[in-house]
Amino acid sequence: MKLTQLLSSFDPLEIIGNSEVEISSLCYDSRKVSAGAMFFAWKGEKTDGHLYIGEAIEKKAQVIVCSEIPPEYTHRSVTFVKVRDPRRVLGKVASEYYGKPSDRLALVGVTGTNGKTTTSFLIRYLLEKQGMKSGIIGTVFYDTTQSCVSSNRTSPEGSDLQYLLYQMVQAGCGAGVMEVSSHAIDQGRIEGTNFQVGIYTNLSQDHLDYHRTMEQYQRSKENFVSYIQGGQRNTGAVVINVDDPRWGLFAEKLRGKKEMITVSAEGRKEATLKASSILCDRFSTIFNLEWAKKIFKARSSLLGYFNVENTLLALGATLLLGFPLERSISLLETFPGVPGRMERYYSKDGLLAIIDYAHSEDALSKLLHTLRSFQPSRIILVVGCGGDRDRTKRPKMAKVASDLADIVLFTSDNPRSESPEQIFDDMRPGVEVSKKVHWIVDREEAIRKAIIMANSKDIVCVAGKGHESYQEIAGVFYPFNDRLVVEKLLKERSEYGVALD
Ligand SMILES: CC(=O)N[C@H]1[C@@H](OP(=O)(O)OP(=O)(O)OC[C@H]2O[C@@H](n3ccc(=O)[nH]c3=O)[C@H](O)[C@@H]2O)O[C@H](CO)[C@@H](O)[C@@H]1O[C@H](C)C(=O)N[C@@H](C)C(=O)N[C@H](CCC(=O)O)C(=O)O
Ligand SMILES: Nc1ncnc2c1ncn2[C@@H]1O[C@H](COP(=O)(O)OP(=O)(O)OP(=O)(O)O)[C@@H](O)[C@H]1O
Ligand SMILES: N[C@H](CCC[C@H](N)C(=O)O)C(=O)O
Ligand SMILES: [Mg+2]
Repeated sequence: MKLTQLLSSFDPLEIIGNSEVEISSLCYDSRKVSAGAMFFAWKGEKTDGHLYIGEAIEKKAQVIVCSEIPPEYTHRSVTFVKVRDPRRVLGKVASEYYGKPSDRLALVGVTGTNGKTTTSFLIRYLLEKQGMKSGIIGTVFYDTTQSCVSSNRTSPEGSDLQYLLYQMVQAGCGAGVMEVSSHAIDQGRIEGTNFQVGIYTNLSQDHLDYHRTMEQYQRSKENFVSYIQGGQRNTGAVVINVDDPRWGLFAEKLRGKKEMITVSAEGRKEATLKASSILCDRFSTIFNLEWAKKIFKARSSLLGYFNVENTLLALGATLLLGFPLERSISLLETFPGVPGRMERYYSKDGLLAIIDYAHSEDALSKLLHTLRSFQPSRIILVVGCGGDRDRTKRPKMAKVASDLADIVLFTSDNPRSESPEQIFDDMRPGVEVSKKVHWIVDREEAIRKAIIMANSKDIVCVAGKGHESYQEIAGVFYPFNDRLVVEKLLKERSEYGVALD
């Protein structure tokens, strides 16, 4: 495609060189540049893409998009395009490059601190079961229905995102569901994407290493709502969880909006779709659903009160996309669940082990309250805090863990560049001294100890890593999968017996 064709998608500040050149690919990493590429350089957190413009030119990039044109290279037969924010421009250019794929899909974007993956999986299931082929992009994998790869980030960079959407269109999808992380909103990875429906789940503390304050974190969510409403299709339909105390912040932006569904798992009267009489046990969740003055009975395979919230949000999206509520409700019972979220494993003697992805204070608290309602003899929790991430959430997670579980085995969860002991030190202030806690750096050892000490009426809960298949330590990704480890240890428990304490 010619550069001139792409120029319509953004406003360049300056162009040096030929605009009639042919582009053969879009790229934001010099290490991956191939001849004819359009290379986007931006200042990141760790380094500055402008430093790699020379390398991109050596590899025969045809066009360089950047915020500062380096004079030392302008004599070359390369075209320079100066823009204010190259990263935001990447999404817009990529959308044009791939034929505006999001215009050809009913695309649902899900944002919020917790529940994005679960809500997205459920929406996709409900759409597919009602005949709408649908791709999914999020934390677990990017599945275009043509190809499925495990994801390295929840929301891909602009060019990768548009390519995935393009693949969905090529594969004949009518819809797509995408998790929209706060990083992606802030950095403009979603620019050029047309969402038919946007969902807001909730907001609680996370990612302060990146956003610095809750206000800035929250602003990213508000920006998503504004972005959706400014969409080219101008539908900007939204589903909002009104149980979240921060939802009121959006109220002003949403005033008078017709295409909005408000949901409440607490039966709030201001919600248009609400749940009441929730009964949750370790096998299923049943509740009443109220919509348009009618009451429906629902039975869902998703366990936990918080999952009623996710279910309402998913149903809201399917309603906005024109699917009948009763049919969607009838499908809830057969939903196979989400890898690594509230996943149940049983030992031969009946011990229940739950694997879950809770890695924030709110998620951990909701998870443990739900497990308590299953009335186990004790909750034995294995959990850790990620390295190179929000340090201030560590004592808070440790407090929730030690307050709400009976025994806690604190362990490692992707220490990344940090020392596991240092992470433990950040967690310690949150722990009540009287509590039964153990500090075990090796995650498998911690899980083993939990499974060995458990009685069959206890619940062992392994939190934080969910579907992840690695343990990241000092830049190395070691294979590690809670699900495989738990399965193996439950088997060992059956074979070698249980040490009762
Ligand atoms: C904080 C953050 O968003 N980081 C991502 C971001 O990094 P950055 O912009 O700071 O990039 P940088 O490493 O400083 O490099 C700047 C530029 O130089 C380029 N470069 C760099 C080196 C080189 O040799 N050549 C070169 O061209 C890079 O490709 C980049 O374009 O862009 C990089 C390239 O796309 C990503 O690899 C990196 O993700 C890192 C791995 C990451 O951990 N991100 C997490 C925090 C993240 O994005 N998480 C969210 C939220 C998850 C959730 O929902 O909980 C997500 O969407 O996944
Ligand atoms: N609506 C919710 N409110 C609070 N906690 C939730 C909610 N839904 C899920 N959780 C908890 O958060 C964990 C992560 O859920 P999920 O993967 O669906 O969220 P996410 O927003 O995609 O997270 P991430 O941003 O890390 O990808 C779950 O394992 C569960 O413990
Ligand atoms: N998307 C989140 C996932 C955290 C998962 C947890 N296992 C950890 O490594 O802290 C992040 O990158 O912050
Ligand atoms: Mg997710």
